[in-house]
This record gives sequence, C-alpha cells and structure tokens, in this order.
Amino acid sequence: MASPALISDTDQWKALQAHVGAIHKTHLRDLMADADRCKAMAAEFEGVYLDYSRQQATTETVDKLFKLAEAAKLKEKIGKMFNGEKINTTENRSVLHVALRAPRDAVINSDGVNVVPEVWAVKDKIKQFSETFRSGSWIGATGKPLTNVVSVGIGGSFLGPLFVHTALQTDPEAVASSKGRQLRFLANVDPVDVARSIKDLDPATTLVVVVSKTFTTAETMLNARTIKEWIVSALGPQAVSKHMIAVSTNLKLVKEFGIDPNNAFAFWDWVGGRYSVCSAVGVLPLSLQYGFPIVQKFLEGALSIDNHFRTSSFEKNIPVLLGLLSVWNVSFLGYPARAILPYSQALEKLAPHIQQLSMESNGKGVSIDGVRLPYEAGEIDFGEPGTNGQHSFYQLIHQGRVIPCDFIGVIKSQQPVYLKGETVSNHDELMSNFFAQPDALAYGKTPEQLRSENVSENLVPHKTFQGNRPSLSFLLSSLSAYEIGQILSIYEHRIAVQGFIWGINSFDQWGVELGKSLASQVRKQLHGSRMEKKPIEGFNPSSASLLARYLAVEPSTPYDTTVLPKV
Ligand SMILES: O=P(O)(O)OC[C@H]1O[C@](O)(CO)[C@@H](O)[C@@H]1O
Repeated sequence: MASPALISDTDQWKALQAHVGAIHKTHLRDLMADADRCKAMAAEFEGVYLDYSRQQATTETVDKLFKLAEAAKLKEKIGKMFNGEKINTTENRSVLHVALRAPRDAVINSDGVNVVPEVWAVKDKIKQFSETFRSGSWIGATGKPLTNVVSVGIGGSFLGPLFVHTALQTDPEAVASSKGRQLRFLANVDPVDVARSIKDLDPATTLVVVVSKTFTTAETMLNARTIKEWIVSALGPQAVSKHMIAVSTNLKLVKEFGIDPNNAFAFWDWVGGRYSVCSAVGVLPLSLQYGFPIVQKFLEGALSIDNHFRTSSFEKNIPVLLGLLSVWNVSFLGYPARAILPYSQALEKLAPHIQQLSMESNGKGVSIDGVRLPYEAGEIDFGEPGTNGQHSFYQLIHQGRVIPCDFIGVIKSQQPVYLKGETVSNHDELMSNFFAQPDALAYGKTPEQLRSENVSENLVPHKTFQGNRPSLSFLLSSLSAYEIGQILSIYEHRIAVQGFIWGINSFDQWGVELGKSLASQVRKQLHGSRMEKKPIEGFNPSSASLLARYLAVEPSTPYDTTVLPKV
C-alpha cells in the first residue's frame, strides 16, 4: 500500500528547500538595507504590530511559504477546526477552544450540537458564583467569607491560568479589583510546593479549586486529597462543600471525590488541556480573584484574534505569518529552538505556558496518518523576560547557536516610574534594549568595525559578532486583559498553523503516557518496599541501584500516619 503523502513530498516544499541556498548567500544586514522589503514584512491588527523583517527571508520566501500553505490545505484545515470537525483524529475529538470565547449568538457545532450555549451556561454560572464569592456572601464553615483561593492543577490546568494571573497582577484595574485577595497555584506534587501553596493561609478563609480535565492525574489528585485533609482536619468534614470546588470534564469523578456537583464547573473533551485557559480552568480562578468582567475582556481579546485568524488573508494574518516563518526556521533553515523574550515583566510566565502549548502540541514524530516524518517537527521553546535574559543566556544567542527570537514590547507601561534627573524612565530603558537587541542579532559586528575602534588584534575574534541571526518583533500598544487574550490566541493559532503545515496532530499528547505508566510501576514497588519490606524487582540494573540508594535512607514522611505541611 502506498504511503499517504507527506508535505515534504510536494513541489512547494522542495521549492523552499532549493531556496535556502539563495537566502544563505545574503546577510541580514544586506536584506535590511532594502526599505521596500522591510515595509512589506510587517503586519498589524488592532494595535498588535508585527515586524518580521529580521527573519532570514525575503518576500519571495514568504510567497513560497504561502504556496506551501496552499499545498498543506491550510485554509481548509483552519476552517475544519472552527467548524468543529474532529481534526484530533487519534482521540476522535473536535478542537474547539475558539468556542470558549465565541459570542453568545455564535453557532459552533461538535457532533451536530451547538456548543456555544453550553459554554455560556458555564460562564454564567462562573459569573454568578464569583459575584457571590467576591461579595462575601459565600460563607465558609466558620462563618467567615473566603478571600484566598488555591488552584490545584498541573500542565494545562495550571500554566495558562498562571500566565494570565501573573500578567493581570500588573494591570491597575485588575490590581484594584483583587485588593485583599490571594490566588495561589499548587501544581507540583513535591511536598515543598504543597507547603508553599498554603503557607500562612487559614483554611477557614480559603477556597480550593481542584482543576483537572480528567480528574485522574496522579499528582493533582494526591495534592487534592492532601489539601482536602488540610481543610477537614482544621474545619471538619462538612467544610468540604464550602471550601472545595472543582473544574473538570469528568463530573462523575468530581462527585466521587466528595465535591458537591453544584460546585463543579464543566468543560468538554473538545478543549485540549493546554488550550483550556479560556474554559473554567482559567476563567473560574481568575474570576474569583479579579471579577468576571475583567476575565471577559481577556476572552474578548482572544476572540478578536480568532476572528482575525479565521477571516484575514494570509498576507495580513499574524498567526499564519508567524506559523509559516516558524516552519521556515525549523524545517528549512534547521534552527531547532525558539526564544520567547517579552520586554515586559508582566509576561514573565508566557514562555513556560508556550513551552507546554508548543512542545506538547507539535513535539511529534509521525504525521497525522501515522507515517514517520522525514523532517523535524516542533521546536524547543524557552524564554525569560528582557532584560533579565540578556544577563543570562543571550551570550549564546549572540555568539553561539542561532536561535530565532520573538521580541515582545509594550508601548505604554502599566507603571510610570521615572527618577528625576535620570536620562530616561525605567520603561524607556527597558525598551532601549528591546529595540537594540534585534539589530545586534541581525547586523552583528565585523572585525573591520572592531579594528576601526582600535580593538587589539587578539580580541578581535572574541569581540566579533557574526550577526545574521533571525528575530521578529511584536509591539503592543498596551497590556491590559484584552491584549493578554490577544497574545494567548496569537500563539495558540501560530502553533496550530505549524502543525497543520507539518501535517501532524497538534492536539493529542501520547508522548506523555509512557513515563506515567512507568511511574505507576515504581509507585507500586515503593509502596511494597516501605509497607511490606518487599524487595524491589523487575528493574534494569541502573534503576535498581538508584532505587536501592533511595530506599536505603529512612523517608522524612512516615507512612503509618498522615503528615500535613507545617504552615
Ligand atoms: O487536567 P489534567 O487531566 O489533570 O491533565 C493535566 C495535564 O496532563 C497532561 O495530560 C499531560 O502532561 C496535559 O496535557 C494536561 O494539561
């Protein structure tokens, strides 16, 4: 039987491969001298400005990428996603995170059912619950109103909400609306994280939200049981109904866990975990902290990009341009990584969120039809806010490996700090670096320039910057809840575009299963060894000796009694 076609078999892919040589012949500093090219390599939508002129690409490259998009049937694939077709074929699911921010009157079907009314029913429930909670009418077991929220969840049930929470913490409107409240996250099963998440919190004024799509994730469920015990031992078993709520697609397990089904907030299997921040996964804890109206603005920002992505021509379509350029960098220029560099402390947790979103989505080795890929898909994502990153890993980016960079800058800071007598304000200082770094990467510094500055000959090789290092720059007008939603949606769709071109399934995650099942074998043996003094067996020599060392030391947590963190 003939193998299904791969995108790399198409003439459009081969044309791009043939084009690489021409691109390598021209240094970015020469490409940047062409004003018409620079003007053409920019796109703007609603105050989000993208400049991609510092990509190792010409307008011809971009044209060829559009042809590749055509060969990959990108337009149809985007349409299928928005129409609720089951494009996640290995799990037989629609991919409808866009329905989570669709307007109330939109019609988006999955399995012949319009999902939008269900989405709004949950949002309405969150709005009502968060208003009751924030007004102080939701009374805890001791008669006190609750002001602290601990959200227990991991992966997609954690990273997206953490990103948005961290960003909102810098928005004056969100800061004002969250006065006197705390939102914390408990993700890691590490007992240190358990202790940190409840440190100095009073169970009597704390609401715990257990967030798990499946309600079976081992770490989340152990943490949920631990925090439940923290509540019960302080307030009694009847306190659970007032102090614990849940977000899940598995409401049966929520009930079995002991959480009142009235206090459970649903979402659906057509929302991938890493795409779930716009479901109750993010909307509930964020609404408890900031109020629903602010979270609604975030959802509207995401919706604005959904509409732009669905309807704009590819030439003007920011997620499409970004996705195609990433494919160009990874698959044709051979750059395996991407750095996400927001010059904005508010976006501190963007890179960790994008790491999961991108690497769990596109870290695949076979096509959607199961054919092993003859090209690399996915990329290694990492990042830190500028300028911190400059003093950390930028050395490698400037003179070591070539790593395409996303620079993200904000025109208007949320914090107007200026020390009288200084040359510039803090924000202008930050942004001076934002504007300088892409040019340092693109232009570099030649030995001739160094010699003209009388740099001693032995240092010339060390001080030379080859340049020709690609980046792109986003300039946002400001950073409120709306723009945070826009950034999220831009990256979500960019990653989908990459997957659509590579011909992979960006919406499953089978690669996380093997480690989970091996951990379950280890868990059983640790239990047997601790409780029944059974010997460890069935491991390779390396794991056996590591486990023997581990078990030779008495654990700090005895197994014959409950030990809760000291807070
Ligand atoms: O929300 P759940 O079901 O607890 O899953 C948490 C995370 O675990 C994964 O399944 C695997 O890491 C992610 O895709 C998901 O976001």
